[in-house]
Amino acid sequence: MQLKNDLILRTAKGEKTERTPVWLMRQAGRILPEYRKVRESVNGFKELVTNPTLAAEVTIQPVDILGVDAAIIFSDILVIPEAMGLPYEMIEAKGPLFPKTIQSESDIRQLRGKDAAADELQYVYEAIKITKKELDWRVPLIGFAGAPFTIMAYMVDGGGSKTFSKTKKMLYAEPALAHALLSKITAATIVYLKRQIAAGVDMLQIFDSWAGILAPDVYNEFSLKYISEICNAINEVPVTVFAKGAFFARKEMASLKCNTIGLDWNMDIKESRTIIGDAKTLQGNLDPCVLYASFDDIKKETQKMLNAFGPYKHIANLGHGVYPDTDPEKVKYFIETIKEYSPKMR
Ligand SMILES: Cc1c2[nH]c(c1CCC(=O)O)Cc1[nH]c(c(CCC(=O)O)c1C)Cc1[nH]c(c(CCC(=O)O)c1C)Cc1[nH]c(c(C)c1CCC(=O)O)C2
Repeated sequence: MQLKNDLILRTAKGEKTERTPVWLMRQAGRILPEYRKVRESVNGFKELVTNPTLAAEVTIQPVDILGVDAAIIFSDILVIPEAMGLPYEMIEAKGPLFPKTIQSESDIRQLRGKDAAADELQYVYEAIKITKKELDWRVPLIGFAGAPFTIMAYMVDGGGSKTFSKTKKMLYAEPALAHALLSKITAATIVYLKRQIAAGVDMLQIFDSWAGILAPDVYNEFSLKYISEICNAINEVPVTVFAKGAFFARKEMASLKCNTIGLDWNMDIKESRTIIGDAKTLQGNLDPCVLYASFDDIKKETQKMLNAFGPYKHIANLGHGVYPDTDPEKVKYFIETIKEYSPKMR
């Protein structure tokens, strides 16, 4: 069987396509009333994540309702630390919390190794299989993981933070400990992503959500090095690297063995193309807050973005996840604008 709509895969591989493909980071969940209905039928976020049938259902909702060109598997980057032995809680209206954190070498030693950790995530592979079946070759399915540094930040600080000062302290005060933890996360992530591929995902995205808190040389040593290891290990499907706030690392990111680099809205599009060069596909980068504007302004800003990227080697998206209180009609208008306008740019 062949995918009916493989625009995003062809674009990731650098091929010239008939229009620009589009999807939204955090499209599964958050904005749709249809998601909230399923969410309210279970006892909390984690129950939804670990229920393959329901996870598949909310994965497919944005394809049916919004008309995006790809699905992204409903899961979370935090399933990896949990599989390694640090369970998380998702506190309503607050976010993730890790009751147990990593502070010492013995904490790291006690974490599960790569294969045992990946074995814990059968519910993700099962959700991928069900999703693939139910998508019935309509659009590709994106798998994902957090970048090792972003995962480390949650494992050491124990939850969201403005500064992640415990994590940064470890980088500066105990670099060997930080590298030991990052190596262990990286090894587990590679096995996890390979199993996602075996279960059926068509492409992968690495989310480095906290890249922006590091100085450039520190970023290279503690984050990019491990992202690079992941990229080098994955040959089966196209890979996207999205490092939020890492404008300073765009030049180095151009040397990653990945197909696509995600831009956030702080990164000037033309400048990014100049820095990164022509080899990579770029993804992004409308400010999610533009979707609070009027329909007319959404159209104007979306067309401006498309013009700046140009017709090829661009996967349209927001510059970070869609905000929870965004009107789904505005999201649909963003998507329709791309579908209507981008063919005319060819
Ligand atoms: C940092 C990060 C996390 N999770 C993720 C990241 C990286 C992307 C980014 O930077 O936004 C990635 C993620 N989380 C979720 C997905 C599903 C697929 C998608 O729609 O993109 C993906 C790709 C579901 C989720 N993950 C979470 C929800 C909301 C939970 C709910 O329904 O109550 C969803 C749908 C919870 C979550 N998970 C996380 C936080 C901080 C929170 C709480 C706040 C929030 O909503 O973002 C950690």
